[in-house]
Amino acid sequence: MESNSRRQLVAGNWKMNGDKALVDKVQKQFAAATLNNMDVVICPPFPYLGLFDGKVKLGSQNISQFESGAHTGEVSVAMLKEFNCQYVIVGHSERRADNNESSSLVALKVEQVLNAYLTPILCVGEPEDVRDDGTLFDYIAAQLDTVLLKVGISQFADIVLAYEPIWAIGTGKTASPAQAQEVHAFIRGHLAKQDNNIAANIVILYGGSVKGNNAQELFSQADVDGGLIGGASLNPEDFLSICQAANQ
Ligand SMILES: O=C[C@H](O)COP(=O)(O)O
Repeated sequence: MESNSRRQLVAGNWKMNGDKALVDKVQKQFAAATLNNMDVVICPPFPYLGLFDGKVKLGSQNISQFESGAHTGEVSVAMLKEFNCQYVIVGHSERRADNNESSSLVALKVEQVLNAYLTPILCVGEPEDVRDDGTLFDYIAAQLDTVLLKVGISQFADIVLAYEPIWAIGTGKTASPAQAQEVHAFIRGHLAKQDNNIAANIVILYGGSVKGNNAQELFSQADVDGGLIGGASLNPEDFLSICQAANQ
């Protein structure tokens, strides 16, 4: 694999959790922290985006596939930009499940985010039965290929990927560092079939029960470039210790 300039990134996905008090706590915590070797992104629910004061990078948890118009309840990329959002989580397994988001819809959303020059955090990952029946790599490849077909490999230079095995999300059942590394290496190899340089430089996060006590081992794997953190991002002390693990 080619040399790379990847920088570790940790994104906290609050999901439908948190409140104004958590916004204040997180801002205080990160204003006082020195994290020079990595990037931190907080992805709170939409209503809280406007409460952040610019000390941490912001991401949203979803976006409309449409640019604007009569789409009740949707939020556009242009609106996110007004709130200094730089990242957008797309294709999280909870949205794929709760809202029937297909890979084709996910691809449209990725395109929308890229067109606005924001960074999609594109999530892929398998349910437990897929891992058990041995079709894990086909499953992940298919999720990637739908987006590749829509936007093309060159656009992957501006995408962050997140591998989130569904069986590890919110379950306390983390993928082992070796399991995470195996899939991350597969993803990088899959992209390398189309472009070596983009594959070597794309940031691939791991998500699924990352905590302060397992982050360092996961993040030290060769193809793991940080994490997408759910539950632990709701506790500023735990989240900071995960970020410190990425900062090393
Ligand atoms: O987006 C974050 C992931 O779904 C991981 O969630 P978790 O850290 O609560 O397992």
